[in-house]
Amino acid sequence: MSDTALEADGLRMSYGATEVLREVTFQARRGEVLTLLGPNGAGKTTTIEILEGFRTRSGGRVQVLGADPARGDERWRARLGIVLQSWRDHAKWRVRELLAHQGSYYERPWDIDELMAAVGLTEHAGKQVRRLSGGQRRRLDVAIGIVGRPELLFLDEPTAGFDPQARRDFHDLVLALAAAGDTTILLTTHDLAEAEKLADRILILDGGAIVADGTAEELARRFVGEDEVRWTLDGQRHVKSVQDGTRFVFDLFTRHGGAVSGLEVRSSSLEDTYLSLVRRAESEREGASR
Ligand SMILES: Nc1ncnc2c1ncn2[C@@H]1O[C@H](COP(=O)(O)OP(=O)(O)OP(=O)(O)O)[C@@H](O)[C@H]1O
Repeated sequence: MSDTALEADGLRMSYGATEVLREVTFQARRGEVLTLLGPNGAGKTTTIEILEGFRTRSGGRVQVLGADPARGDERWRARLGIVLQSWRDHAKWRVRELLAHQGSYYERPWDIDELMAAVGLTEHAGKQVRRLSGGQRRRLDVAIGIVGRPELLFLDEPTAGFDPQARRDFHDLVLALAAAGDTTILLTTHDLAEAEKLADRILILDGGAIVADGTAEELARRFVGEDEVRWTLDGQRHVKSVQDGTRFVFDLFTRHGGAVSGLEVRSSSLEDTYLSLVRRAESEREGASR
């Protein structure tokens, strides 16, 4: 079995004359958790829908669990977990019935009670889907996505609308799936803390291409790479961006000793990295179109 769960190579997609994806290239190894970040309209959902086989690409090569998704059959599809936006068509079904029914399509479904406990729906087992709150509905979407114990799970903004507890529970669930070994997960989010917490690797999609690919620390080091140091000396507040915060602070104290107060050192966060990358991509586009 190949170690690569999915691969996109020069993936392109246009809607009519509008080119949305122009050069999307990345891979996921089996068991990896990847987070796809990018501004609104960057093409994250489009990318995921192409990988799921729901959308036909305009060009490039794509392999998902060894097959081209444009030609994936039922057996291939059964190995994927897909979290769709919402199961509105099933409004009259009760939670437990719907999950048992969805599970019956698979060879080795989760035990339904265990699954409901894992997504925090046990107390709503007998409720009709239409009576669930938005967040409970979303938990159900996630449960339906994983009921068949997929090898590869696609989650498009899975925690949008979750309360903090549901979000934390969901993170625990993803981390448990990842720790159990061979589920590969690709998720999109606008929550950078979530991306940092869950992802083995972060991909940033912007201007139709992957502009960054690595762990949160790697991205911070590669693209921002500076620490911000703030301190007070002789009643005056100072702020400086430096390559190596520890070294700078050492020198500061060597020179001024106890006269330094109010020291703060901040290494660049994923948010700094993300914003700096997106701004850079934007200014390159502006430069190119001038
Ligand atoms: N069916 C469609 N027909 C035409 N244009 C589309 C279609 N679906 C998406 N688009 C356009 O393609 C671009 C990418 O959309 P997509 O939904 O993939 O972005 P996204 O990164 O998921 O955005 P968001 O973060 O807002 O969910 C957008 O400009 C969108 O307007």
